[in-house]
Order: sequence, then structure tokens, then C-alpha cells
Amino acid sequence: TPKSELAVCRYVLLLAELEAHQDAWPFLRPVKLKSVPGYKKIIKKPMDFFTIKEKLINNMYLNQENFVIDVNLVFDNCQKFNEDDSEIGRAGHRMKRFFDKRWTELL
Ligand SMILES: Cc1ncccc1N[C@H]1CCCS(=O)(=O)C1
Repeated sequence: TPKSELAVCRYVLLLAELEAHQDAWPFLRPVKLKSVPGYKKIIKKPMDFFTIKEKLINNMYLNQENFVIDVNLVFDNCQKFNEDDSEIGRAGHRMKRFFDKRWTELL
């Protein structure tokens, strides 16, 4: 339906903007569980922008809520594992602020 097509445009556009952001580098691919000690044990549901894109392409987001849930999972995992005052922690806060602003602007 036209409504859902417009909704999909919103996810696709926003995902592209997230991936293009200068602070996106920690979130572009799944965290390497073998090279980040503790991550596998501490973070129960890893998520990243590439995985979100694959789910979008495979039509796994039945509604926009599930898309927002996965995006927020990226940032919640980041806040859980990384100090606020760290390179990746700060990038996560900046990316979350950017996403929240753009998602609202595109409403
Ligand atoms: C988001 C996150 N949280 C905790 C640890 C690491 C990461 N991201 C890594 C992703 C692979 C490249 S990197 O290793 O530089 C950064």
C-alpha cells in the first residue's frame, strides 16, 4: 500500500544516512566476537547497520517499530559495553542523537 511504501522509503533513506555518518565506523559491521573480549557474554543481542540492511532487503521488517527496535539495539549495546567517555561510546551517543532527530524530521 502507498503508506507502507512511503514507510520503507523512510527506513532506506535513514539507514543510508546512518551508514554515511562520520561516526558510523564502530557500527557498520558486526562486532568481531573473537577479537573483543567479553562482548559475546555481555551483549545478548548484537546488532549493526549491515545486519539491519540485510534484514531490510530480505523484507524482515514487517513494521517500522521493528526497524527502530534494531537501530536502538545498536545504540543500547554500545552504551552497555562502552564507557560514555570513550571513542566508541561518544560515537554511539552522537549517532543516536542523529537518528532520533532525523527519524522525527521524516515523520
Ligand atoms: C560497537 C562496538 N562496541 C564495542 C566494541 C567494538 C565495537 N565496534 C567495533 C566494530 C569493528 C571495528 S572496531 O573494532 O574498530 C569497533
